[in-house]
Amino acid sequence: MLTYIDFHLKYTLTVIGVLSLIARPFINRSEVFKIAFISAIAFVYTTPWDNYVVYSDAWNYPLDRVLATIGYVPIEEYMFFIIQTVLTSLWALLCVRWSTPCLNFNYDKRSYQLIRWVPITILAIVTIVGYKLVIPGQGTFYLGCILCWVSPVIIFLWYGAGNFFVKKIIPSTFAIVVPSLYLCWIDQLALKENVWHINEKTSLNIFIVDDLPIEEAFFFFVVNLIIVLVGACFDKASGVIETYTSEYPLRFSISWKYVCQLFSAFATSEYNMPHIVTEDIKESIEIITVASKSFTTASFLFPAGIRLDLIILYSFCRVTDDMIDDELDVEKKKRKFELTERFIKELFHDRKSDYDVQTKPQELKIDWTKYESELTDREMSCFRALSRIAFYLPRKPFDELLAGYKWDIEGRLIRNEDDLLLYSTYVAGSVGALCVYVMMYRCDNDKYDLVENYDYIIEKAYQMGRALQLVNIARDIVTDSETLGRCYVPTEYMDDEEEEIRILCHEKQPRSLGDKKLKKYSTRLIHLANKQQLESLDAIRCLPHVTRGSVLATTDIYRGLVSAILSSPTYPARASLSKTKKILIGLNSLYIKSIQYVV
Ligand SMILES: CC(C)=CCC/C(C)=C/CC/C(C)=C/CC/C(C)=C/[C@@H]1[C@@H](COP(=O)(O)OP(=O)(O)O)[C@]1(C)CC/C=C(\C)CC/C=C(\C)CCC=C(C)C
Repeated sequence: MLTYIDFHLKYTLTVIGVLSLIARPFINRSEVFKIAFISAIAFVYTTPWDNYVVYSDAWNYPLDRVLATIGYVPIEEYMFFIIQTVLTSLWALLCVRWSTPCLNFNYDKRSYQLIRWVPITILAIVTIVGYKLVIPGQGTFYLGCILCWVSPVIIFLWYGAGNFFVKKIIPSTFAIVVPSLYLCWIDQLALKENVWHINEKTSLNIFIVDDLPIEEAFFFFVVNLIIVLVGACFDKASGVIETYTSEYPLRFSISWKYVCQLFSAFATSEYNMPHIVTEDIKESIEIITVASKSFTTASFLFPAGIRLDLIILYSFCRVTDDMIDDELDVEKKKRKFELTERFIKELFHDRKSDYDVQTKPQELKIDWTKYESELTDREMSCFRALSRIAFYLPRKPFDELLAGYKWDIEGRLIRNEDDLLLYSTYVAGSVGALCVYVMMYRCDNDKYDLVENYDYIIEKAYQMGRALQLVNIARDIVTDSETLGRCYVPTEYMDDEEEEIRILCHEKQPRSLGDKKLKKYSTRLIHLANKQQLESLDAIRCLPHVTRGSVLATTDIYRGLVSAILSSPTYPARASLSKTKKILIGLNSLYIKSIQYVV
């Protein structure tokens, strides 16, 4: 005999267990808050309704199938309110987390109002019809109860997040339909086993499949719609806050002030916000998508707020690096470099020390006209996007990045490993440090306040950055020479320094060094990279929980290049990994390797 508690143990709690394991790397404090909040509201809102429906005899439970009853409802049914919320929320998280929230904003006022008000008007009518159908003892009773119970909630949620939901209609539909079908299936099993019984007198007696009344299927569908919609409300509100940091300056915390900010962001119509902010972000996303498959793949593993700022940072680094590498006109290159230097000076003019940061966004007084005349639209987008998040970033790593670019402009040679490590500190260690600031600021944990004593983590982030840069150099010996006439292999590694520099930097014929030599250099560089990486790995446990697996996966995906270089019999022109391999490495790091840093 199947009891109600057996039903939960067998069919609902096990699924929640499996979904929790799959969603574990993506669950941060705001996700926990979101699920707890929806569960609490679901419990409070459903309790009187469910009691009324059971009291009206629309359904009932044989006494031998339940543990105990509170009011008219068994305790397992109260559990169900929370269980369905958690189950669908976890599934929805896995379906909808993959897009950057601001890409789902609708800035067109006309379509926004249509999408908002047409469904709201229909739902208002449905609410009235629902009330009319609630006649105890009649066949329409159960359906009427559902309609007038769910419609007002959907109206409220749709007002704030209907447009956001529509933009994500495919993953949202998937998030609703799959758990609804599953719940229908297990409901049918429970009905067959007589764990509960639907009263034929108060039901339409239309059956979707054997034993499953249409109201039951409709109930699961609309409740799941509400759960996914509440999730969309949270995601839209957090997305507005993370996109428009200066208008919404508070970071996540479980406080009344933050909840008010969340509500205000929920009620905001995106078309009232400056569109250019999202346009700049779109440009940044396009830059990273084209420039680096590894970082694009890795970016999806981070929570939306961190992902967004890492992408902004990446695209700023990418366009400034390209200004130095791709600009053929030397004068123009120098002018652009000076302009970047000036931008960094302006951005950080009020910082008291190298790593001084601000905790609240400040109004910037940047005269953009002088940049507009020299920079392309794309570069301008990246500069503007960075300027919006620069308040919580320190100045020093940007100075170092510039020092690295200067090194390239001057064509300075790398003489020995000290030079190589210094250069890597400039162009990549600095990036590692900045990534840590992004993760700390956006990690939604007030514990990680931005103070200056992150010495250990920052030092290790520099080291991790250096490790990746060394891999990058080991991979690009041929392309750096052929396309840029540059060599980052320390000259002390070379048998005939002058001759090899001539081949690499002037003749740009790296292949004439021969595979053996190219492989020898790349292997030495990889050894150095391994040492740097091994020493930095342990600091991952000092990062915010939700970023540990993602950082490990990011660095492992990039370091996947090492095996691609080493396993090739000849020196590959530009070693790369297939998408499948990147995904497999990412999943392994995220779920398995990261366990040591999580516990
Ligand atoms: C997930 C994500 C979106 C991360 C973005 C990270 C980021 C901001 C990278 C900036 C990259 C960039 C263009 C820098 C300019 C200088 C340069 C070229 C550096 C080399 C990067 C390679 O980029 P590229 O576009 O060439 O990539 P492809 O090879 O074409 O795929 C570098 C190798 C530097 C990369 C360094 C980092 C990402 C830092 C890593 C360190 C951490 C994440 C900190 C870890 C913390 C601890 C405590 C260990």
